[in-house]
Amino acid sequence: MPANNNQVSLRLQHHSLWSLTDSSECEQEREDNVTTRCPTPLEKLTTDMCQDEKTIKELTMGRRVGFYKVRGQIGCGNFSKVKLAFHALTKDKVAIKILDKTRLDLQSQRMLSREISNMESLSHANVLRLYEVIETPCRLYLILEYAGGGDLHTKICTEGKLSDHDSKITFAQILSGIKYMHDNSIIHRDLKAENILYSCNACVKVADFGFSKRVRNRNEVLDTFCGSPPYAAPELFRDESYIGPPVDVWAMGVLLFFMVTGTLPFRADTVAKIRRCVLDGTYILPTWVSAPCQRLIRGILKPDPSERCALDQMLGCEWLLPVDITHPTQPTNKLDPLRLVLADPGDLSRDEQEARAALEELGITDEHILNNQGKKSRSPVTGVYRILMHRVQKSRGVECVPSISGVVKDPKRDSLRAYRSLRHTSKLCILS
Ligand SMILES: Nc1ncnc2c1ncn2[C@@H]1O[C@H](COP(=O)(O)OP(=O)(O)OP(=O)(O)O)[C@@H](O)[C@H]1O
Repeated sequence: MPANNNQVSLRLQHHSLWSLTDSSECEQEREDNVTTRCPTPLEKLTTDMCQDEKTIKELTMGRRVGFYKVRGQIGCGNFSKVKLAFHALTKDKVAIKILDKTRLDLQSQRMLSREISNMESLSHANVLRLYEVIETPCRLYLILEYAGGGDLHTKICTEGKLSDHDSKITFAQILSGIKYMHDNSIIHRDLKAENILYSCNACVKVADFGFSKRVRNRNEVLDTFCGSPPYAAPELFRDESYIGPPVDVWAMGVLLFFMVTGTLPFRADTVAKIRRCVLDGTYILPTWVSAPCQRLIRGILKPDPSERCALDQMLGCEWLLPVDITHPTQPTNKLDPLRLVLADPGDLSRDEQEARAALEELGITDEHILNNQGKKSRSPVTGVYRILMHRVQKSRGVECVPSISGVVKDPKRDSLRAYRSLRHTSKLCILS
């Protein structure tokens, strides 16, 4: 396939109204290929998108968006609808968050662009992935990893508190995801049970990056009140400015309390009353919560952010010691398919080589990749690549739910062992 024709086909996918004026080029492209060999899946799809009546109708009716076949609605937010969809080439399930741009004020637009730029830079088993962004004059489509297991809030509200075992497994994964985000300079600022989703295989995903913020350093001072009042740290109510990481840590303490007791530590029927509760800092931990878990919660819910337990300290705490926590992180450059073309083939990882072979099978060539460079997630090539890469990683067990390895015989010694394996050590926090 000549490079310029490929370019035309792929550029077409990101136009809202499918320009049929380009169909002569598609026709030419189809004729060239059909006479010589079988069209690749990509060629077949792009030709259908230009010529096949059914496909064109689906595109016009919104039953197809770019390379995705849209199915039923799975949720809705204040400004969005979320629908289930399938990638027409890879057949993978995805969630499409659809936003009506005309309803977004300046503030929401700013939040959305932060959500996109922060999400597209992250790749971790416990952070919901953004595969692709498609923009039309009126709409924005965020193509997200599908998390079919529901959210933690609904789970607890319908099934009750989690067992100590499930709390450990869930919290360890949230901790792993947040640590990865903080290590990559991103603060979530809206952690709550509603934003913790489960994938179909019970792997935990931190979602909703609308309030997230990229910081220049861990001590950068922030001044926007974000988040949900029951999860908001006292300094958010008290001070005009705050430091990012401890605010996420506090919300994790509220989350942990909610998981193990089924209730929120600071609850009231008005924001003013919640504020009072949080500033008073008093909460009642039921005595049946295990002592190591109580110590962790008390270490996190410290009114003074500088005294609050740090993430590394949580990783080494007694309550989590029996959990095998892995930190499957990906260098962020692996999110860009351009690496497949520009890197020395010997430098490509096994995952990258596998993803590259899968791309080739679909008919996506180096030329396609080069023609889409610089578009980050706003490219159908990046979308396919990220989906394939994620699939390869999952097949390698990257998303295995952590297991509880057994009884901890000597918490003090094992805790030190856990600390030794950490790259960043923090100042000591007394868990009283
Ligand atoms: N990737 C996903 N996989 C499965 N379901 C999802 C996914 N993303 C969102 N949902 C579902 O869709 C609902 C709406 O999500 P969305 O992010 O649009 O809004 P929200 O976070 O609930 O509200 P807000 O408008 O305050 O951001 C969620 O509550 C969740 O149930």
